[in-house]
Amino acid sequence: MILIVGAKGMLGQDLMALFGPGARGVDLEDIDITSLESVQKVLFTIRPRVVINAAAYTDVDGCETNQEPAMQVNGEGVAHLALATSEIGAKLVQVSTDYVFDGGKGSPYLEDEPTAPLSVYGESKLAGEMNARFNPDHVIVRTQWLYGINGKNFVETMLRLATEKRELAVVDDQIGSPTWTVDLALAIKALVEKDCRGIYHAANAGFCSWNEFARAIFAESGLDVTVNPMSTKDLGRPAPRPLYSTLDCGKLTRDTGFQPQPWREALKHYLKLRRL
Ligand SMILES: NC(=O)C1=CN([C@@H]2O[C@H](COP(=O)(O)OP(=O)(O)OC[C@H]3O[C@@H](n4cnc5c(N)ncnc54)[C@H](OP(=O)(O)O)[C@@H]3O)[C@@H](O)[C@H]2O)C=CC1
Ligand SMILES: Cc1cn([C@H]2C[C@H](O)[C@@H](COP(=O)(O)OP(=O)(O)O[C@H]3O[C@@H](C)C(=O)[C@@H](O)[C@H]3O)O2)c(=O)[nH]c1=O
Repeated sequence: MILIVGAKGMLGQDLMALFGPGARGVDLEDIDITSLESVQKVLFTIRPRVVINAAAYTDVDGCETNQEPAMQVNGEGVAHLALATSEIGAKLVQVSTDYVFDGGKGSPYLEDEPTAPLSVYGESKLAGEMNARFNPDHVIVRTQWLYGINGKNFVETMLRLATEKRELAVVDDQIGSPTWTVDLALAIKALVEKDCRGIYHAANAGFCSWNEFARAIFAESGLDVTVNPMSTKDLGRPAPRPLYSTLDCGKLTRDTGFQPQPWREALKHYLKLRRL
């Protein structure tokens, strides 16, 4: 049995759909990962062979003002899952983020390169990575710029804004790889099936800026919206973001044979599915 924690989240729901009857899902109403007692109670009862943690505090700007809850969920919560999974001999799959890097390298990051988070969210997720190691049988899957049918995300924000405005300003100095949660779920399944351990990067192939991504969303949707360039500095959001946080996913493909599709193909597929 595979247990998906955070099963009602954006990624969690796609993981549930992909794993099907082989998986059980729990979310906040069943488990609070900030409590070791709650985690042990659920894991000792279900006794899964693999736990995939898709639960997190994902409001990047909110983390800046809510440091304690962010650290409790993204950091300590993972320690509880790592301890409880090691106690029952289960594997822990921990989902992490490109925001553990500072984005200053200028070329795609490899798994073993030094981390240097800029934001509280990034720091809390890095603490989660460290804590996952309490269970030697762990996989850390770093991903980025997620969108999926069941959550708040950039694609849905852009499509909503397009119903209100004909012109938008979107940052053009942050570069990354927009990633469809379905492709990430497939990567995670491949890692579980091959019983991989350690850190892996998993994102759709290729890269762009948020500004280019917004243009692609409107072009592929046949919407006539002008997307003006803007700098991250001028946008002035509370949390600093890495400027170049593309992830090198070669290790994922070498070890599992799984190659995520190019980001624009994934976007087209997603937009087609959400129209159905
Ligand atoms: N979204 C993105 O762009 C990216 C996300 N990631 C990572 O991917 C993973 C999945 O992200 P995403 O699907 O966007 O997350 P969501 O925010 O959509 O879902 C997270 C889920 O976790 C639940 N949750 C929150 N706190 C707890 C808790 N204490 N105990 C149990 N469950 C809890 C939430 O419940 P509730 O909604 O009720 O609070 C929610 O259902 C996370 O690890 C995230 O850090 C990595 C890179 C990019
Ligand atoms: C809505 C909007 C956003 N933006 C910018 C702000 C931000 O830099 C970028 C994307 O906005 P978001 O709020 O979706 O971005 P953000 O919350 O930073 O997304 C991150 O989430 C966490 C959970 C991760 O782990 C990261 O990989 C990344 O996906 O676009 C504009 O420039 N104009 C706009 O109108």
